[in-house]
Amino acid sequence: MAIETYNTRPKILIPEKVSPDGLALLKESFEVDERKGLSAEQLKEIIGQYEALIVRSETKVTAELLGAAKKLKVVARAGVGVDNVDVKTATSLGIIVVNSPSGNINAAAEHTIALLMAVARNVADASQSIKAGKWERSRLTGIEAKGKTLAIVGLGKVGLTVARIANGFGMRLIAYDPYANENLATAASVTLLPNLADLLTQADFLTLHTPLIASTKGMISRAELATMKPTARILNVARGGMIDEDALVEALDAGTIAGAGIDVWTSEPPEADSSASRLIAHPKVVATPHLGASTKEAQENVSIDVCEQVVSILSGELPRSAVNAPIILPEEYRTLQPFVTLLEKMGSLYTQHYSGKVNAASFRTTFDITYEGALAELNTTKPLFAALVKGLLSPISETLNINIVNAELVAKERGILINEQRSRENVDAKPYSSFITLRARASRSSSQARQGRSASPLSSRVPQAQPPATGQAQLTPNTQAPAKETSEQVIQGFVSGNKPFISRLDRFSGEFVPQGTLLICRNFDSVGKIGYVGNLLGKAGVNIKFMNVAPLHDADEEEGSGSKEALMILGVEGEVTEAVRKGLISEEGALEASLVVL
Ligand SMILES: NC(=O)C1=CN([C@@H]2O[C@H](COP(=O)(O)OP(=O)(O)OC[C@H]3O[C@@H](n4cnc5c(N)ncnc54)[C@H](O)[C@@H]3O)[C@@H](O)[C@H]2O)C=CC1
Ligand SMILES: O=C(O)C(=O)COP(=O)(O)O
Repeated sequence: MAIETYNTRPKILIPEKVSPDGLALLKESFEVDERKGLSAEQLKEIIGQYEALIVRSETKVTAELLGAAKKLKVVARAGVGVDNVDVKTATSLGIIVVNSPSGNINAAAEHTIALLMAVARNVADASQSIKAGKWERSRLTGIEAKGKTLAIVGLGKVGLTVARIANGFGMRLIAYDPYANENLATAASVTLLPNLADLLTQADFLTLHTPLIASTKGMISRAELATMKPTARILNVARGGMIDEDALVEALDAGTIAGAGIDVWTSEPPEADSSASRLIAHPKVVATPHLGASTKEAQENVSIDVCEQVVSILSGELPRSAVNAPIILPEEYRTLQPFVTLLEKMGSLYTQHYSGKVNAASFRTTFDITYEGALAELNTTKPLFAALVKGLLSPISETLNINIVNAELVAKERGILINEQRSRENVDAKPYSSFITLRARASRSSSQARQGRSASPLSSRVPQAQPPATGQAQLTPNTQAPAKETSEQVIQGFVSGNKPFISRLDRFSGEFVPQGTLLICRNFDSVGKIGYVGNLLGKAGVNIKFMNVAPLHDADEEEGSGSKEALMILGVEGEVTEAVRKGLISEEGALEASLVVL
């Protein structure tokens, strides 16, 4: 009999040539599919199976592709430029985009220098000429780099590396980069100029090292070329699209620009009869097919860099160089992790426990999170914020992929307002060093207050959301909190030994671990209640794994009313049907009973 096997390891798609050094890190825990030569259509058809996608510059990671990538958690760019990735769409879908910001700097800089020298000394032309059996020494006379002015646009990592090498050639270095670090420029003997126009008129060699963004697209066009010396040579190892290719062909033909060394093109590979192909064919141009990062060393670097980040992300940790997420030091993340779990549980507990109790259709819920103790000293609370949003929404939606990348956006879309505050008071008085308190305030709109409707605690913008598979019922109307224009729920928790605990739920204080299936019963603190609940659950075949009793937080509350209330928190195993839950609510049993799965 044939046995069908299912591979449950997360799948990673690599549609381009990525160095095996990094891939080796993936193969232990993940299924790695290297599939080159896929069309955009084929890619879209299969992307739904993958949790990670690793690309270089050839794969166009479009909104359409991302829309079909239902499981995708990360797009890893094995290189620097992410202009082939629709980062905005990835962000809105909660997909992390990572790159390797420094793995190929040296390769790109050395390739720029290779083109500079090739253009200066007619290397490509001379090579073709001699291979054709010619001996053209005077036609191929070049110029020297020494003493010439190298004008750099974009003095970032690659631009600075080019400057340092060119400094060794004895070139004069000038740069235009409105955001450059002046100290680094001075240390590399580069003079920063305040505008592009001044730079262009002085350039013997012009080299571009900016990203392709709105401000750099077409930045060297007809007007700019016209201001340059006719002896000037232009280099581009950054991105096609920054130079107007038609304008450059015209300037080379007219002799108003002497030559060019180009590695990157407006469309790659260039189409026949395109402006890029005319430039490639031009005798004054040294052309390479986007080879800036193509060295063995750079490819090893970028591959290892992004594969390590893919492992981190698929293991639930944070990457070190995400393009669309805040960067958090790994040590800091380790400190935060148990609190991330705690806040997620608090959010989920809120949504499930108060489901049906708090109105939402036109309630606007504001959550105040207070971090006390060591947590108040944190540099960033972004992962905690994201954990709360995730916890609040996960019980009502299975498809929302919430993480630090999109949490703020999702919260905003859902009308969830979250205020974070830090409190350094009372730390010594508390037995644990860090506490988190969540206060939820829901204010009823005046029209609803009149109608007295009730719905889910989350925003009015989730009308179709399914209620959680849990329930909450009241014994009689007069056991409920009196109807108020505003109401507040409080959940407090802490972490001990890396384990999250809830220490307060509304008016009740008592410690319990927010894990598994919990039955939370509010009852009068009197004889027989526990027995009643235990007996009923036993009859229904529900096993009680643990039980905690949480008395009133404020001992003075309800004094004089005769009977105080308490919460019973039961960790249960076995199915608690709606009938069983409702059965717990009786005069001998509980006033309320809710079932939450954490
Ligand atoms: N051909 C290839 O294979 C490779 C190409 N690259 C490309 O090289 C470019 C530079 O890479 P890095 O130096 O690593 O980036 P980087 O981010 O370190 O440097 C870019 C610099 O451009 C400057 N800049 C931004 N807008 C500007 C503007 N409007 N005018 C002037 N300067 C501006 C920034 O201030 C920054 O200093 C990127 O586009 C990257 O994709 C990088 C590696 C290999
Ligand atoms: O890193 C970059 O920005 C590059 O342009 C390198 O592209 P590649 O990975 O060689 O397709």
